[in-house]
Amino acid sequence: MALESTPNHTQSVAGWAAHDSSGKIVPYIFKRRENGVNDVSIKVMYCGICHTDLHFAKNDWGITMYPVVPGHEITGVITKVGSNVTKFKIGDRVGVGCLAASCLECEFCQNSQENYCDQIQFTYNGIFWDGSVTYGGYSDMVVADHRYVVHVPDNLPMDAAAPLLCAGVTVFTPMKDCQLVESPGKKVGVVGLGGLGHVSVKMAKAFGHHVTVISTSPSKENEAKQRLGADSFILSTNDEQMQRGKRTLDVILDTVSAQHSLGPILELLKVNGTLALVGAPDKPIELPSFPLIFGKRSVKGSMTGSMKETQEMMDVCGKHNITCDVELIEPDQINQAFDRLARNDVRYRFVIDIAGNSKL
Ligand SMILES: NC(=O)c1ccc[n+]([C@@H]2O[C@H](COP(=O)([O-])OP(=O)(O)OC[C@H]3O[C@@H](n4cnc5c(N)ncnc54)[C@H](O)[C@@H]3O)[C@@H](O)[C@H]2O)c1
Ligand SMILES: [Zn+2]
Ligand SMILES: [Zn+2]
Repeated sequence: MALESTPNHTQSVAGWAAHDSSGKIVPYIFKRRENGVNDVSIKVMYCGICHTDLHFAKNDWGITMYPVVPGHEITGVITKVGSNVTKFKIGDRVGVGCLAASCLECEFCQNSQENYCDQIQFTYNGIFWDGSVTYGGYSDMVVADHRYVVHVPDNLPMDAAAPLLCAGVTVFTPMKDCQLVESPGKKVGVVGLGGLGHVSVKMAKAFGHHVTVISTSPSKENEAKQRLGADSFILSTNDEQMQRGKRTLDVILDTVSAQHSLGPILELLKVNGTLALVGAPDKPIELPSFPLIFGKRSVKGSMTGSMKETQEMMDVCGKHNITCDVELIEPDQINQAFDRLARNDVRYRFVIDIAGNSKL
């Protein structure tokens, strides 16, 4: 169903969209639904640029519906609440992540695992309950069902908290699954030191683990240790370092956005260790059998987090003062930011200053 068939979409909103697989972002005026009984309206303050936005803008996964307004790392302030909404009031500092709607009835929806509902719809490039295409946070305001909105703790700055809404929760949930949130003292590896990777390091350190960054860039060693607090660094292109690192890690979080082989990385896990794959390369990754079999190792995927986990993650970040290292940009710099993200030139997350607060 197209937007034209949804008559209550009468609000004109200014945003930024890609119209084809060049991925070029241009200003775009579009319509959003009026605030419904279950909705909140949010004035967007900041929106992080996730690598997924780039995958969608360029149609890397072949599923983009153009025009696409990306953005699922949104922080802002509530401006309207529907009559069924009790959890939020006007003026609240809130966040919206990847999820916009789910069936509410399946076993996953009923058990606060709605991110695994097979009818899950995302904040952009999804189809909302009313049949309309969803548009993300590269826009002045969003209308969101209150069940897919979280509170931002008061002590977290809205710009540096924005990437927690996707990058943060995406690495928090596999950490929780691997019992890293409540029991300290494990050896944790992080592959790929970008947006997801840098917040993995910060969280794993805050939760009391020994953290090893595994990267192809020698220049990231100092940053990983001095800026982010990592304990150890393995240059994955150095055979001797990879050899020395064999069977040392309990859990590895793989956040790499491009095709790569898991074989050498799996060798770094202890027997029975787990590699949690969160990076989403468009081409299949290489998974050789021997490092799996000889070490009784597991590889598991993880897709963002439920809303309950997202709120829990925000609260944990509030408690430990975990925020992201961000580079603030203006909306007219999104294309340069995309180019730099594609070249892995970001420390560690671009965040768009949608409301122009940095200029005040
Ligand atoms: N599972 C989920 O729910 C989920 C959620 C968010 C993002 N993602 C995906 O996670 C990936 C990472 O996202 P991000 O926003 O952190 O991206 P990013 O660009 O900030 O970070 C990616 C990192 O991978 C590294 N890298 C790139 N190519 C590499 C290679 N060939 N070998 C080793 N390292 C390489 C880069 O240097 C960078 O440090 C993307 O594919 C994104 O779509 C998945
Ligand atoms: Zn994301
Ligand atoms: Zn469901």
